[in-house]
Amino acid sequence: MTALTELDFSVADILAAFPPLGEPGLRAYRSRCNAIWEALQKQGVVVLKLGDGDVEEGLLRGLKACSRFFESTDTAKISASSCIPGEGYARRSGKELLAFRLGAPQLAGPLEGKPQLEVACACLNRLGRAVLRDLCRSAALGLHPAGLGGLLEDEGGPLLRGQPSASALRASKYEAGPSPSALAFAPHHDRGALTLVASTQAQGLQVAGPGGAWLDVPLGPGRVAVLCRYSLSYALGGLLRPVLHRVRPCGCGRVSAAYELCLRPSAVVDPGAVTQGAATRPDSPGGPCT
Ligand SMILES: O=C(O)CCC(=O)C(=O)O
Ligand SMILES: [Fe+2]
Repeated sequence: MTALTELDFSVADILAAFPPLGEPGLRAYRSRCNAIWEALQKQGVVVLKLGDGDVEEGLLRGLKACSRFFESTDTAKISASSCIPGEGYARRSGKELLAFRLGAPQLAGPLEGKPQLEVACACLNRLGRAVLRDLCRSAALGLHPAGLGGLLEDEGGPLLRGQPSASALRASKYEAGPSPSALAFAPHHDRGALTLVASTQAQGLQVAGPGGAWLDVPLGPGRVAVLCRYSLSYALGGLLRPVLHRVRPCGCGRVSAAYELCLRPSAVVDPGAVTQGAATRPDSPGGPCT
């Protein structure tokens, strides 16, 4: 049985620490950057074990706010629907959804738990940016972190300027019961750059392993799964691939929060320029010798 890579992870840029890191700290950081690259390249997913108490707490509160929202009355939920398709509250076959975007115009009614959802967005956004930064610093890519980070929107834009964020938090509550609708759990790839998934339930999310077998992604408190999506794959000229994933029915009314970290809509993505160094180094995974 293939084991998925699980890594201790904290969002701070330790290269910016003062006093500077010594050699052992640098070695550990290099190997973390390389491990993220390898996991995303081989498995399309890496599981982060959070080292930041504030991020863990923010996520837990966000997940609780999602659960409370799904347990609220139909009237409250319907008032959180939106006239824009894919936004706000919606029911789908076998699941309920709540899409939340920082800076987006108000939904039809007030959304209870909005402050907690904003914090969860901020936590997952920070995590996603930190993963892209470390990915750039992996030996395989050797890119300036702005190579990928510069394709994202200004982190402060949505709240400062009241612009809807390109990235969105999608909370899901899957139907419990003996024969839930298969459609709710169907295999799919995601668009955007990265998906960051948190759930208080350990089981449920699965990715297609290299041989096609479904592998369980261990979640639960203090863990976030990071999945590669289409636009990251495109920006890296296919050096990474989006991962096929699905949710396994667990009969427990699972609640998850998936944050879609997206490139800013006006980003000019030039895969050749982004990957030039990596693709032409003889020892690199996309290089001429492989
Ligand atoms: O609920 C999950 O664990 C994953 C959700 C997902 O794949 C998605 O929202 O794209
Ligand atoms: Fe997904």
